[in-house]
Amino acid sequence: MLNCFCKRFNIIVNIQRSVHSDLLRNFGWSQIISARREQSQNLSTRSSDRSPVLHPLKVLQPDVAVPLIPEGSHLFDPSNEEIIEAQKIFIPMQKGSIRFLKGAVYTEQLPEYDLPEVAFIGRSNVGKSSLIKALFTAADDELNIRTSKTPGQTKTLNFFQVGNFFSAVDMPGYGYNMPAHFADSAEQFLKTRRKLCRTFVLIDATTGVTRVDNIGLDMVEEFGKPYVIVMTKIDKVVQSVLVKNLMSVIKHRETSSFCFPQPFLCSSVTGDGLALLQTFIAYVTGNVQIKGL
Ligand SMILES: Nc1nc2c(ncn2[C@@H]2O[C@H](COP(=O)(O)OP(=O)(O)OP(=O)(O)O)[C@@H](O)[C@H]2O)c(=O)[nH]1
Repeated sequence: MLNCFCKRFNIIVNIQRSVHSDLLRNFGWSQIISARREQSQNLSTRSSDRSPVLHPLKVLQPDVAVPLIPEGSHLFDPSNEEIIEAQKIFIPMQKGSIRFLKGAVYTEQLPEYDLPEVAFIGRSNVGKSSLIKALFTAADDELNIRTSKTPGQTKTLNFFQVGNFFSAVDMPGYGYNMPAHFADSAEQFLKTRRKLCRTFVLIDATTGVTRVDNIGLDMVEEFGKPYVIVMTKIDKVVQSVLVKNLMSVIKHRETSSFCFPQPFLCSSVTGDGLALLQTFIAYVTGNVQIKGL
C-alpha cells in the first residue's frame, strides 16, 4: 500500500519536476505568462496538465466578500522579471551548492554560519518536507528529502544550505507522534537563532487552523518572531472548503501581533503558489529586490 502510494507520489513529483525544471531552464517566460493568465481561472477548475497557478490568493479574492489581506496592506505581487530572478536562487549553480547540512536537536548541535535563515514549522503531516522538496525540486537528487504518509517522521531540525544565499530549516512536526524533545528544541531554536529572518507556519488547507496548530502559532507569537502562514495541500480541497479554512487563518491573523498579513497558498503536488513563495523567501532573505517594497 505504502509502496504503491510512494510510486504514485514519485510519478506526480517527477511530472512536476520536469515541468518545473523546464520552467527554470528557459527562465520561465512562457510558463509564467500562462500562469499569470491562469490567475483569472477559478481554482476549482483544475486539470492535471495545466501550468501552476502563480498567485492562488489573487484568484480567490473576487469570490470572497472580505478582503483577504487587510485594507492598507500591500499585496506581495512581484513582477515576472522579479520571479525569474528569485527562482535562479533555487537552482544549484554547481553540484552540492544546495545541500543538506545536518540534522540537529539541541543548541550546541546547531550549525553556525553567517547566512539568513528561514524555518518551516507545522503539525505532523502538514506537508513541511514536501514543501521544501517542491521548492528545491531542481536540487532534489542532492537533497534526497523524505516525505511520508505517516505523521511525525521528521525527528530532527534539518538544515539545508542554499548556496551563499540563505539556509532553510525543516522542523519536526508537533502534535501526533512528535519527538519528546520538541518543546525544548523548538523553543531553543526560536530563541537563539540570530539570523532567523522568517518562520513559515504551515497550516493544512484541508483542515484550517486546528487546536494543534495553535502550539506553533502560540510559540512564534510568544517569542515575538515575525512569521508567515502557508496553507499547504490546496490541491486537495474544493474552493468552498479552501475559502472556509482560509477564514480560520484570517481570523487568527486579526488577533496576532507578528503574523504577515498575507497568507501564502501552495500545493507541493501541482506547484500552485510555489513560485510566489520562492520569490517571497528570496525577498525576506535579502536576495532579490521587489519594486515598491
Ligand atoms: N495532495 C497533497 N499531498 C501533500 C502535499 N504536501 C504533502 N502532502 C502529503 O502529505 C503527507 C505528509 O507530507 P510530509 O511532507 O511528509 O509532511 P511533514 O509535515 O514533513 O510530516 P512530519 O514528518 O510528520 O512532520 C505525505 O503523504 C505527502 O505526500 C500537497 O501539497 N498536496
